[in-house]
Amino acid sequence: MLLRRRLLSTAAAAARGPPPIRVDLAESAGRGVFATRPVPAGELLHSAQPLVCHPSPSLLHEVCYSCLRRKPGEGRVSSGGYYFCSDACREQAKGFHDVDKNADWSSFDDHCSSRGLKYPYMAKRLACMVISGAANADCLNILQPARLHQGTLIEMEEEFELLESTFRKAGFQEEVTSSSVSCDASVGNAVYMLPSFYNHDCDPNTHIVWLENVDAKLKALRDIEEGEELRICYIDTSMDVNARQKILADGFGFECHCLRCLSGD
Ligand SMILES: C[S@@+](CC[C@H](N)C(=O)[O-])C[C@H]1O[C@@H](n2cnc3c(N)ncnc32)[C@H](O)[C@@H]1O
Repeated sequence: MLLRRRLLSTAAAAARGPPPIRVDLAESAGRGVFATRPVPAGELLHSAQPLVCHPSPSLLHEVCYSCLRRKPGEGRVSSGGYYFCSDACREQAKGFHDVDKNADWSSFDDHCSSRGLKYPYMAKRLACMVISGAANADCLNILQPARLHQGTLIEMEEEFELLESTFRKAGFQEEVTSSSVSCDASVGNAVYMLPSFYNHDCDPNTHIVWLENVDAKLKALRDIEEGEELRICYIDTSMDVNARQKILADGFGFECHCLRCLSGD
């Protein structure tokens, strides 16, 4: 059933042709994503599956360990207490779930929950995937920080040491490197490849939606012209200009010069 649905959606995507986007250099923001034809408001530009994801720690029993789909009314619970929405998701996660289950995460969990941290869980998931052989060690490079606030870097170092010591105590010898970068979702966190090329704008023309599970859908928020850069908003758009600038500088390492910020809105 799952395979049939996947084949049908692949066939539908092939019939639609390639997504109407290209990655190119953006003016003073590194690389960015641009429309290759006019895109009407509401059009689905493309979907993206994550490289790594993790449920919010408080929702581990409510959200699929593999694909972050919410548990409908009654769900199946694995022996470790985690929820899997299907046998396919359970099978897919088997190797790294076994690694995860074999370590004592209490210090790591206490540290993250006392500080409200979610992102270290993705470093943990990726490390479990590398140890189990589900991912190549090179993948850890995707979690390298860009230009982050010094305080954030020091905190990340601390969490990384905690991650390493947890694996060491569990008898895993593998070396892992540090974390960060992701997009927020109410049920968990994930890192994507293509969506990570989208630059930020406080008045974006594109947004990311999650409908059933962790698969991200990039949609046009308004009519977009051919050649126009597609930009999403990394943060809560309802904040005032000073709060937005502070979060973007501290958390993402850049000063926003979008039209909305320049107008002082
Ligand atoms: C998710 S990545 C976007 C892709 C990135 N431009 C690249 O070349 O890989 C986020 C980074 O892009 C840059 N960026 C995104 N939006 C920006 C903006 N509005 N102004 C300046 N830099 C921006 C910042 O360096 C930010 O940390």
